[in-house]
Amino acid sequence: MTGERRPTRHIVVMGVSGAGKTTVARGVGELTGLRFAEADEFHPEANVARMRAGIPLDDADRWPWLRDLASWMAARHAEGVSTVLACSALKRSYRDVLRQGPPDVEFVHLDGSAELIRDRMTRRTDHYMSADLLDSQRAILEHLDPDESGIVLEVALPPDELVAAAVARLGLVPAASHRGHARVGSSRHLVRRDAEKQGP
Ligand SMILES: Nc1ncnc2c1ncn2[C@@H]1O[C@H](COP(=O)(O)OP(=O)(O)OP(=O)(O)O)[C@@H](O)[C@H]1O
Ligand SMILES: O=C(O)[C@H](O)[C@@H](O)[C@H](O)[C@H](O)CO
Repeated sequence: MTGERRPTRHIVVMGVSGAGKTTVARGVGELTGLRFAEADEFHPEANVARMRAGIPLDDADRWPWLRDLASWMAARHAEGVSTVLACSALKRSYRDVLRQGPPDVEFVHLDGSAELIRDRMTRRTDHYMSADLLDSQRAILEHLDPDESGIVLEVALPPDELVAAAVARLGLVPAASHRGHARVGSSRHLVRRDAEKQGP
């Protein structure tokens, strides 16, 4: 085999529970054609049972889950498929595990007011994560370090603006069917930390 692998992009939309990771990651997938995955769906039953019971996961609960997610991204990379994953990725050490998957992982941190996020979680009725777990997630959250590839977006923005901002700031390419329709979020809401990447 002499052929080179196609370059791929691997985006992780991170943040505390209720920050809007699923909403934004799914939207980025729809706009760009990147393969979307929901990290919640990779949890073993025991983890889901803990969260349903209102018990925060600990590191030991999360390591195998994070390794599975890294493997999923690595497998897609091997197929030449770019991905967008909704995953809390709350600590630097968790993100380090995700970075062990494909060659590059870029993060979109949805960050903002605890009150706003709590309010959204309280209104959400179709999810096992209760708003009570938000404090435990905020307590361990570690923001992106300067050497980590990624951007921070403000959760108060509407979903379509967050999706458009993520796509624009990461330099992703909207799928052909969406070109000309993507709205680009205002740069005053954005912190760009890694400008050199190009989408496949
Ligand atoms: N930018 C937004 N503006 C208004 N409502 C939003 C926004 N983003 C998400 N929501 C709503 O807030 C709730 C939480 O969003 P979502 O499920 O995407 O968050 P999450 O980070 O994936 O949560 P979890 O980690 O618990 O799965 C949902 O009801 C969703 O419809
Ligand atoms: O790190 C964690 O504690 C878990 O990932 C949770 O955050 C959930 O998976 C998710 O955010 C809830 O939907």
